[in-house]
Amino acid sequence: MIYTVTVNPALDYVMQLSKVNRGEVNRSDDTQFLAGGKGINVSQILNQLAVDNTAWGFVGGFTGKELIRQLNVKNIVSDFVTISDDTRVNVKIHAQKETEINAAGPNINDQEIAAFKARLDDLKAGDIVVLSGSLAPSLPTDFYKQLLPTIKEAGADFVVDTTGKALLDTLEYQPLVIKPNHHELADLFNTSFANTDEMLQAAKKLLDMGAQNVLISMAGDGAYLVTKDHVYHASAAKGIAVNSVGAGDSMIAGFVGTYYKTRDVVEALKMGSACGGATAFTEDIAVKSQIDAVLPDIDVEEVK
Ligand SMILES: Nc1ncnc2c1ncn2[C@@H]1O[C@H](COP(=O)(O)OP(=O)(O)OP(=O)(O)O)[C@@H](O)[C@H]1O
Ligand SMILES: O=P(O)(O)OC[C@@]1(O)O[C@H](CO)[C@@H](O)[C@@H]1O
Repeated sequence: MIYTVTVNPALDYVMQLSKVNRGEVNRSDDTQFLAGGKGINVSQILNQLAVDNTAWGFVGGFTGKELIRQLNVKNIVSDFVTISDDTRVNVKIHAQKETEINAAGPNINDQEIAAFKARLDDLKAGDIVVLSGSLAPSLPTDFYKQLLPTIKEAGADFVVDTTGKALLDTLEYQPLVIKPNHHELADLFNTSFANTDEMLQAAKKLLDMGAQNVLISMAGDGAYLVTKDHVYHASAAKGIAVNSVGAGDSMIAGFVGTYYKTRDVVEALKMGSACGGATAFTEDIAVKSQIDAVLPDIDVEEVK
C-alpha cells in the first residue's frame, strides 16, 4: 500500500482572469474550488494509475468537509484525522502570470497529533509513505523527521517532498527518492550551478548523505535521475503548459506508483515525467487519458 500524507491540505481556489490590475477591483471570468495539497495531488495521480493508496493528514471545518466530499467523488480512499480548526484555502490566480497565495494553515492540537501518529501503526513492510507539503504552523518543524523511525521500523520506505533543512534532516533515514527541482537543489547548498555537471555533483552529495535516489525536475527541460550507479535524463512531454500547480506532485506520484509496481527506476522516471507533463498541460491534476497521450514523448537515456 502507498500512503500519502498531507498534514496541511487545502481547498485550492482557482481564479481565471485575463489580467490583474494591482490596487483595483478585478473580476474573474471563472472560479473553481479544487481539493489540493501536495499529498492529495499524489493520491489523485496514483488513483489514475490504479495504484492502491490511502490519503492521510488532518482536515477540519467546512473547508475540510468539502475537501473530503471531493475526494469521495474521485474515489480517493482517505483516513484523515478530523481537527477542530478549518482546513486552509489557497488562492491560485491564473492571469497573465500564475500567482499563488498559500495560507499558513490551521491550528492542530496535541490530541489531534497523537491520533495522526497512531495511523502509522497500520504500516507493513513494503509499504511506501509519501510525505508532502508544508507543515501547519502549529506543528513542530521536525514533524516529518519525528515520523521516520516508526516508518522505518515497520519496514516501509518513505518519500519526502519538502525543501531546505526539513529535507536535509530526513536524509539519514534513507528516503527512497527526493525530488528537488533544480532551483531547490541549488538552494540546499546555498549555491547556483554553472553547468549540468555541478548540478549532478550536488545530487550525488545527497546520495552520500543518505537519499536512495535523487530526482531533479526541471519543468519543460525534463528531469535527471541520479542513483548510486547511474545517471539518467528524461526528456519532457510535448505540449503547451497552462498550469504549474501539481506538476511536481504528479511526477512524484508517477515515479513512486510505478516503482511500487515494477521496482524499475527507469520505468518510474518515464512515468513520472509523463504525469508531470500531463498535469502541466491541464488546469487540474491530469487524468489517465492525458498521461497516456504524452507517455510516448518521453525518452530516457543514460548519461553516465
Ligand atoms: N512545461 C512542461 N512541459 C513538459 N513537462 C513538464 C512541464 N512542466 C513540468 N513538466 C514535467 O513535470 C516535472 C515536474 O515539474 P517541475 O520541475 O516544474 O516540478 P516542481 O518545481 O516541483 O513543480 P510544482 O511545484 O510547480 O508542482 C518536470 O520534470 C517535467 O517532467
Ligand atoms: O503550502 P504547500 O503545502 O507547500 O503547498 C500547497 C500547494 O500549493 O501545493 C499543491 C501543488 O503542489 C497545491 O494543491 C497546494 O495549494
